[in-house]
Amino acid sequence: MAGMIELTGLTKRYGEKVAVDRLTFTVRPGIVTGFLGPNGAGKSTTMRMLLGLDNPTAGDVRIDGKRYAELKDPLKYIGALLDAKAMHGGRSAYHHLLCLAQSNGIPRRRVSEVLETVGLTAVAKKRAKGFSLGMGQRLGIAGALLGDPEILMFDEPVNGLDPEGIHWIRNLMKSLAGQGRTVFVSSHLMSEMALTADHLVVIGQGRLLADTSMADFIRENSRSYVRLRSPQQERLRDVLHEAGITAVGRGDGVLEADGATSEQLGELAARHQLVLHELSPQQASLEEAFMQLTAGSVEYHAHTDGGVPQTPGAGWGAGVQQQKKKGV
Ligand SMILES: Nc1ncnc2c1ncn2[C@@H]1O[C@H](COP(=O)(O)OP(=O)(O)OP(=O)(O)O)[C@@H](O)[C@H]1O
Repeated sequence: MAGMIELTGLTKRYGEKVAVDRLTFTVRPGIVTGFLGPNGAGKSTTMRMLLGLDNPTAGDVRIDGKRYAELKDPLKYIGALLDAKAMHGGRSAYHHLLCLAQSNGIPRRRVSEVLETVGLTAVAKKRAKGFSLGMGQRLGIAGALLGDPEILMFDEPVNGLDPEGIHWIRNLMKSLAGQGRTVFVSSHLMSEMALTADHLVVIGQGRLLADTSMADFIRENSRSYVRLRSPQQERLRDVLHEAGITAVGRGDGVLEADGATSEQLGELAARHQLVLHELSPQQASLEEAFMQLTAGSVEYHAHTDGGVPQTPGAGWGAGVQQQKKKGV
């Protein structure tokens, strides 16, 4: 299958530091795969090894069965945004892309096409040096798209962008995946991944912690409940209680009920002629799921070293690991 990225036991050590620790997973075409982990988890190092910018200490990463160095015209296989500032600022956006196209056997017409795609046509002749962070990101993405590759890889693409820019990047990633391409995107923001990714690879301290669909991840890690809002909150709570349903008050007439569907709750309220202003099933966000996992890590650490996590990253990773043992 075209557009596959396969990591097998991928490992990177810097002296004593193990930045990437025996990572084995596959990134598939047609979906957005989120690569999630806290700062310092090893995401950038993994992506650099994928592009042949760093050599693995052990293990292997292959693109359609080949190492990056073995790819003929690599920009036609894989386009990447690693560091948006890594360009010659004195050149215009057009010239920057033209140089990239000419040195990679890509036709000149692609330059105008990708400038159009990323919305930079109007500033194409301006020097990249004067670009805002958002424009720089767009130019970096234009470079990634230049070779019309099957695989797109973005390292923290929404960092520092305004809401309009974030929205644009999210839609772009989804539409690229919708075209059947492989989209591999890193983030340390769980909430961001929840909105964008179909599949999730989670790492912490260089190790694989989860490799799962987003829907399964949320289902297995988050609480679902039903939110009810009623001007008769006290009576509603009593009725739920009598039916053996736990409901917690959240103020403003809101109750959160566990262990019953919104259909069951709606029918129960109707039987007791209770007015409902809201009846909505809720699923905790990915962010909440991760907060739960982080909370679990404190307990986990108490078993091993008797203390709380030294860093958010350490706790976060350990928490997910603990969940993983339960079968994430
Ligand atoms: N060239 C290097 N020399 C020594 N240590 C390094 C080097 N590059 C990365 N590291 C270390 O490897 C670990 C993983 O770093 P990496 O940048 O890959 O993480 P990351 O998940 O991308 O984090 P961030 O979200 O902060 O970019 C970190 O502890 C980092 O300090």
